[in-house]
Amino acid sequence: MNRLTIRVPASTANLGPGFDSVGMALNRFLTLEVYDHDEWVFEQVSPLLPPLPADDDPFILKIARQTADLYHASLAPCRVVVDSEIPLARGLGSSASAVVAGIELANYAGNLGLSPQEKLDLASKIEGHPDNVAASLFGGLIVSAEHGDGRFEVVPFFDIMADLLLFIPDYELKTEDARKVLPEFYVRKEAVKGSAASNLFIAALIGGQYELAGKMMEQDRFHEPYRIKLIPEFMEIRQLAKSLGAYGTVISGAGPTIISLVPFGRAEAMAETLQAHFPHMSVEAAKIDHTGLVVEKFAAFNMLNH
Ligand SMILES: Nc1ncnc2c1ncn2[C@@H]1O[C@H](COP(=O)(O)OP(=O)(O)OP(=O)(O)O)[C@@H](O)[C@H]1O
Ligand SMILES: N[C@@H](CCO)C(=O)O
Repeated sequence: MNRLTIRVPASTANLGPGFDSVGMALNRFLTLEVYDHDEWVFEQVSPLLPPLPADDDPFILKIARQTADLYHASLAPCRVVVDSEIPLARGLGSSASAVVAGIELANYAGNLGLSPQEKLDLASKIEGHPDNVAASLFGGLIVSAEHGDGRFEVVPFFDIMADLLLFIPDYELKTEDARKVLPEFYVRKEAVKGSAASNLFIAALIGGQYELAGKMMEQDRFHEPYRIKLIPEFMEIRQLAKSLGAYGTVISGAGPTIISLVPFGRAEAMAETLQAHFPHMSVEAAKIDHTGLVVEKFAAFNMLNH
């Protein structure tokens, strides 16, 4: 019996002004153990996962079938055991990780031989934007854009010497709802400020100028000014984190998690101090994941040959 492990990291998107374009992979994981089987069976071992639907395919299998259909392939049935460290609808890329996992499941069960570019294009199309899926696929800090013809380009960076702090509220905020509060159009002056902040943020981050990167992170014009009202703790957390040495604090993805970029090696101590101030949230140290999607294949072990 073959066995496959698919491990997909969580991600934070936007990082302030990089709306729908900048992402970063985090060291929290969605993991699928896949076994060849005579019918489709899904089992879940994490309380963070949504309940399996009683009379419908699980979300990950739907994505796998959708992917196989695009290639006119059929899927060999598998038993899939799903584990997750990624809380749902918190701005930590849970849906993107599930989409990436579903595409990879199709790649295996349908023997599709997908290239990284194909996985990126498929996943970005399903998610509606490339920021989270690019981070989940390739790891690191990643900047992405669409060409206009359904193809996406990405550039990853792997040498950011900073850590992260997550403030995870006990309530959910669906991306769909958090996008409804955004304007359809932006005033040119504001859009220019927003893209200048984004450009300088990325340049400072890859140049190791973390203080400047932190300042620019907090200059978003595209989503944060409109979403702050959905996350009442936001301004207090930003101020308190800054007073303890955080470079910058922003909404993670569509929220409600708040994320701080902090000096390398300082996140654990800061999390401990800040947890006491925000008992209704989980304040956690996190690291950038540098690996992205990992697929490990274990060949059948034949006792007779050993
Ligand atoms: N492993 C999973 N299995 C099934 N469904 C999932 C899984 N992960 C996410 N989902 C679905 O995705 C929804 C959350 O997606 P949503 O885009 O609202 O938030 P998010 O991806 O966690 O955050 P963000 O996009 O802001 O980073 C869940 O409520 C659930 O319906
Ligand atoms: N860029 C997306 C990330 C969440 O999916 C947003 O902010 O809505």
